Amino acid sequence: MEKILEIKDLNKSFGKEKILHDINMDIYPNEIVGFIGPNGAGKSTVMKCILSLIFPDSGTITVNGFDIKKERLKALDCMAGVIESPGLFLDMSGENNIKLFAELRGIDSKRVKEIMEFTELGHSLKRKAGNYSMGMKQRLALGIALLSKPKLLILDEPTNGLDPTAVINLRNELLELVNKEDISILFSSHQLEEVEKLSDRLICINKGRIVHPEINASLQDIYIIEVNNMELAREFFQKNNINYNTNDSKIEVVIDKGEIQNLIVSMANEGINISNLEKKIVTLEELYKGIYCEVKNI
Ligand SMILES: Nc1ncnc2c1ncn2[C@@H]1O[C@H](COP(=O)(O)OP(=O)(O)OP(=O)(O)O)[C@@H](O)[C@H]1O
Repeated sequence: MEKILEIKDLNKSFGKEKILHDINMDIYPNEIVGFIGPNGAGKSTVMKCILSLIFPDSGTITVNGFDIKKERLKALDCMAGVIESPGLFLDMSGENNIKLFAELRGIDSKRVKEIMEFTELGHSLKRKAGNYSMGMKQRLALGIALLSKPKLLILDEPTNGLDPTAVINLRNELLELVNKEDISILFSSHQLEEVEKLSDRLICINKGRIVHPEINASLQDIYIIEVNNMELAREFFQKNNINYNTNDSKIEVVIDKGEIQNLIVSMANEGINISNLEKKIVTLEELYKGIYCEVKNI
């Protein structure tokens, strides 16, 4: 399948400290991917490497088929990002910020008008960007990032400092963008509720390494099962390589979505009767705790 972003074996050190260890990740067309991990895990460093703001020590990054080292300008043409605080000219009006970036990137006036409308800043576009609220600056920066119709949008903590209404608006805009502008988005956030609402998929990082959750919430379900014969059930799960955990008389099993009927029938064929069956709702917070186990003690 076509990939919008492909990172292979990316390594990065700052001085003697190794920050990123063999990072591999892919992003596909029209995906919104949430990038999560504790403070200092390496999210911004990965994003800066993708955007060519810093250079990796080894590994490759390909954007829309272009290697960022070998075909740098073509790769840069396909992506845009807002990293940390929006990089705006604060003494200039919002409108002039948009026009300046458009001129630097050779963007036509039709797109400039589209982006001015996209920001929904209205008359405020005439005001100095330095006097904008955090949410207004974010909208302006996002608009500027979109000027060149990127295939890949990189957003580092885009909801940081936004009030709940601005967060909801931004979420709706990003969801709309994916369809309207045929874009893929990689965004980092510590607001798990937001990540849950916005992402199609998650990539998790810890101490500079990509980590994989025990369950892939988009492909698998957890069921809690009570059975008449625990020993037989254990044997059955082991024999069939099914991921399970027992707790008193209950068993937690991780199975692929849509497989529960088959499981019930197979267990019945082995003489194991299920007296109670419950689907466990796994929240992102629970997944996060499972991955970054240090937080369990907080
Ligand atoms: N320019 C730099 N020089 C030295 N160390 C750096 C530099 N930039 C980042 N680091 C270190 O790299 C590690 C990863 O930082 P990074 O900003 O990528 O983490 P993060 O996951 O984005 O964290 P947060 O969620 O707190 O923003 C941290 O230990 C940080 O101190």
